[in-house]
Amino acid sequence: MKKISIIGVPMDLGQTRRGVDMGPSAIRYAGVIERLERLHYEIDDLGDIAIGRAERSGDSAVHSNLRNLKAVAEANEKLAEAVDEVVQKGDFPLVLGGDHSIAIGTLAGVAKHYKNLGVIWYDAHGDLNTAETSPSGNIHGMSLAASLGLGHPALTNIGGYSPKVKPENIVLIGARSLDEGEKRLIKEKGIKVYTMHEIDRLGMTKVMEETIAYLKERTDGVHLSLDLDGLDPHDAPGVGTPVIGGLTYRESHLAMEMLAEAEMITSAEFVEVNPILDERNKTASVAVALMGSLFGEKLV
Ligand SMILES: NC(=[NH2+])NCCC[C@H](N)C(=O)O
Ligand SMILES: [Mn+2]
Ligand SMILES: [Mn+2]
Repeated sequence: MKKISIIGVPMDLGQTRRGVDMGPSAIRYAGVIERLERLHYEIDDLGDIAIGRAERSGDSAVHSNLRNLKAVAEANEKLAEAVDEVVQKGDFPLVLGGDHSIAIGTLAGVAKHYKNLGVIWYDAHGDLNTAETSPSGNIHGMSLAASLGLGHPALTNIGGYSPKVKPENIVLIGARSLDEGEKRLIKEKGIKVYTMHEIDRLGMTKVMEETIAYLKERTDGVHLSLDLDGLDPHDAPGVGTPVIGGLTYRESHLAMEMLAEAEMITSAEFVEVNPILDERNKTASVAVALMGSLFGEKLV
């Protein structure tokens, strides 16, 4: 059985709410290692990536609508190297966030090992903004765009190559808060999206069956990027940008179980867990429970 290498990324510079840098600790405290060991995986906890300091206000990056660009880019370079090494060894990289800007580094480390990496972006948001379209200047809302090669070169060129993923190899699940520029990009690039509307109409079973079939025929590996705000804030309150009307705990477990059954996920990250905004570490615990299902836990 494959070894799972855990990498923590205590990143909070891709957005402005304090506390999401404690996500990796909260997830470890919620028992991620024990949970996966029970499934007979060997776990290698590689610790946390060092994150630099935030820029002082007045910095030019703030005015270019890319908050903390330098520190975010540097941390992602380090993360990309760490993830690259894990994949090279033949182990499974499991990245714990931290805000969603870290997907840039994770994908940079993973994608070079595949011709056609698939990406499942489980999220209330598209994270498809660039500095030009971003309403906030927060890089956690730009990570998927950067991985498509769109945006500032300091972000698109992490790992020394671009793009990391092709638009037709991406599936968005759970979207319900998309900015105008993101909607335009989705149409222009033909990115597959299951918004909450489609999930309500089809049901999660059908959505996952379609997603799995779609990615199976065109990809040679699939990265799961799971933003806890994809879930409804009732089930995952500890996130910085909650959006009501989200995926339930049950739907999310079903999705993870179907991915486990399909044996198609080759790397994963769980991001945006913010213990300061959480209720008794509920969101971190939900993340760990979902990881259990993703790695093959069964009820009976
Ligand atoms: N990873 C996230 N939680 N992203 C939220 C992004 C929110 C908004 N679309 C923005 O670009 O600012
Ligand atoms: Mn989100
Ligand atoms: Mn996100």
